[in-house]
Amino acid sequence: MRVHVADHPLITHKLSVLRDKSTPSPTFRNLTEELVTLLAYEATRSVRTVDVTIETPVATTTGVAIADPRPLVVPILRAGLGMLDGMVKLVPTAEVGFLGMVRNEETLQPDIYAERLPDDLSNRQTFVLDPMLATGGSLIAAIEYLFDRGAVDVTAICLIAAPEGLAAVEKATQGRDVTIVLGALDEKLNEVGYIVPGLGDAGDRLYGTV
Ligand SMILES: O=P(O)(O)OC[C@H]1O[C@H](OP(=O)(O)OP(=O)(O)O)[C@H](O)[C@@H]1O
Ligand SMILES: O=c1cc[nH]c(=O)[nH]1
Ligand SMILES: [Mg+2]
Repeated sequence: MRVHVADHPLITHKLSVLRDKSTPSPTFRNLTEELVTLLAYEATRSVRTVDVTIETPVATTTGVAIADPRPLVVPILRAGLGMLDGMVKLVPTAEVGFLGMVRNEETLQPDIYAERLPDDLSNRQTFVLDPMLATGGSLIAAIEYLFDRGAVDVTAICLIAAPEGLAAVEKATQGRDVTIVLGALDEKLNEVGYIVPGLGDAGDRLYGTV
């Protein structure tokens, strides 16, 4: 598993505002979108391309286009939906599929409650969007689901991860082509499975449900 933790003052600044409990939902949503766009730059580094011939006003030259089959972007509902616009701004030709997952806050086990993905993901590069990687249970379930459908690789973009969750994803995905791109790797999980210092419940903060 490859892990890339962003190291850029703009990303750290935007994350700091996001973490602040006084930041209201509209600002939280805008910052989430901006952060995804910045992280997507790194996450799409290995996106497959094909050479194309183009005519500039001056000469004929060779450029690149995103190859077929198009990449698949999968936001994990609900919180991952807040990352979708930022991602598709950068990769407008990507196809979008959805996975609805919720973590049982007592057992911390993930449950898949909705799915709308292409049946066959053979040969697809997939990008999973979820702001929080806490115990890792949700991301592991999402990654297994995508590989079971035939995906060739999975890149997850998360704003914040806990070291415990990152280690769990690494253990569960041995031998798979998995890349995790993070805005920050935090200190730990607390006794109720929240990331410390984290930002609280991303879904609640995005959608104002607290
Ligand atoms: O790593 P884990 O321990 O599995 O926790 C992370 C999951 O928890 C959050 O979703 P949540 O279950 O709160 O659903 P929501 O997006 O609807 O708020 C988050 O968006 C991840 O999907
Ligand atoms: O800290 C956490 C852990 C799980 N889900 C969140 O939204 N935040
Ligand atoms: Mg939540």
